[in-house]
Amino acid sequence: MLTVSDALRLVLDHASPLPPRRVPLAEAIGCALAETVLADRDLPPFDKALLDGFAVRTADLSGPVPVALEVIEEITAGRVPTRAIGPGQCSAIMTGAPMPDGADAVVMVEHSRRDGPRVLLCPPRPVLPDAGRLPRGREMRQGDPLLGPGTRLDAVKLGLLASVGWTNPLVSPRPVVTIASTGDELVPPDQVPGPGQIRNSNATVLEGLVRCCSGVPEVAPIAPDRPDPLREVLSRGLANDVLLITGGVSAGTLDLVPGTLAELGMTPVFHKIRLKPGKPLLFGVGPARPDGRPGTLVFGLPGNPVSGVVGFLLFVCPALKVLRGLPGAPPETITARLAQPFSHRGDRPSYVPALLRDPSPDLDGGPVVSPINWAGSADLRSVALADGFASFPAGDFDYEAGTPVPFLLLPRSQ
Ligand SMILES: Nc1nc2c(c(=O)[nH]1)N[C@H]1C(S)=C(S)[C@@H](COP(=O)(O)OP(=O)(O)OC[C@H]3O[C@@H](n4cnc5c(N)ncnc54)[C@H](O)[C@@H]3O)O[C@H]1N2
Ligand code: MOO
Repeated sequence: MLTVSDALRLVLDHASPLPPRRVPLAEAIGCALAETVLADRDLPPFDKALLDGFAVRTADLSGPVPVALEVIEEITAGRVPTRAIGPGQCSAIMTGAPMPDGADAVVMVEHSRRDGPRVLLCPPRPVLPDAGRLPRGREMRQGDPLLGPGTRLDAVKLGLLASVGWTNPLVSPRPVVTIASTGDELVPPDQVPGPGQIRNSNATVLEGLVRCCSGVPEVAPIAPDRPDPLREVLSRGLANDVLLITGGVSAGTLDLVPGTLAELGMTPVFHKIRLKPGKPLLFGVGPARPDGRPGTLVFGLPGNPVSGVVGFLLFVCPALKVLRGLPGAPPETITARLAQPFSHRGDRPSYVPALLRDPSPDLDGGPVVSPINWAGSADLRSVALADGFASFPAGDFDYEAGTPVPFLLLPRSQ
């Protein structure tokens, strides 16, 4: 059976960045830039006052304080100075306003006293040229490259784009992800399950995880275990960038998903991984789409809720990154030390829900991990309490407290 790393390599081999598109700034958060953004002007666009106070010639302030100067105008932000400062003169000036010609510093208003048309300046220290003033182009020069392709746009970077009028950046768009839950036993979360039924929790978990990975989720109606309605739901999902299906991928008589996908033209890449939970995971690529976009990446996640979470973190999230124009890499793990002895038994590498605790001085000061005594692949309750998954290799091993183990963090919304 395929290893996790081989399976991930196959997934990444079949994923490529979505064709870039221009989007309004407000929609670009979390997207990767697909172009170089250039400064459209110098910033600041003029020598700018950094303080509310008086624009002065420092040559006038070389003697003892207070110094009396004539105030020749008031320059507020958004106005343009009309008069140059000569010897013995100054202008009242506000933060963000352009410096008048002749002035080379600003004395803050707190160090002044008005005296009719004059002002008495009493700075506590000598005022040096450039004090309280930012020269034109200090932040950027027109034509400077500011951000390059592959840069992930966050709130601050979007603000930078706004400041240079780059209002429709070319980005790798967010992948649109269909979430299709299958199973006769499922009812929507707001319904009371009848005999033999359970609520559909997978769609909600996956919808949240897709959003955490900057995808756009589209939740399909629950597909019963019958060929026609299942085919209908899956075929619609093959129009989007990614199709996530939960349930119906193992060996049961009603596990119709792999066959139905094959009928719809999906090329299977792998089915089953040496992994617990998540063994029956299916991955394939849908037929090329009519508009020339590459085939949909199809993930048949096992129906057990925790298997779906693990499969998503290990394979779907890295694939979404590639589609979004970011580097494809295994999910990040940190190393944490076991807080207590732990025994792992099994022939598959396992991801066990666990709590992460603050660094412990007893264990070299690094983070500490406590596996949860969980009930297996359907136990969403334990995972809801966990910070992530501690990973253990296949085999029967007894680990001592303090053993370092890789820890896969669950994404948290901030
Ligand atoms: N003979 C074998 N049986 C099973 C194997 C196997 O290799 N051979 N693999 C087991 C493993 S491991 C897993 S994981 C499950 C996965 O099965 P399926 O992907 O076919 O999923 P289902 O059978 O449809 O459901 C499994 C389980 O999960 C519940 N479920 C399904 N969908 C949802 C949902 N949307 N929300 C909440 N819970 C859901 C479902 O009711 C089942 O209890 O197969 C093992 N069997
Ligand atoms: O691999 Mo299954 O996902 O153990 O429950």
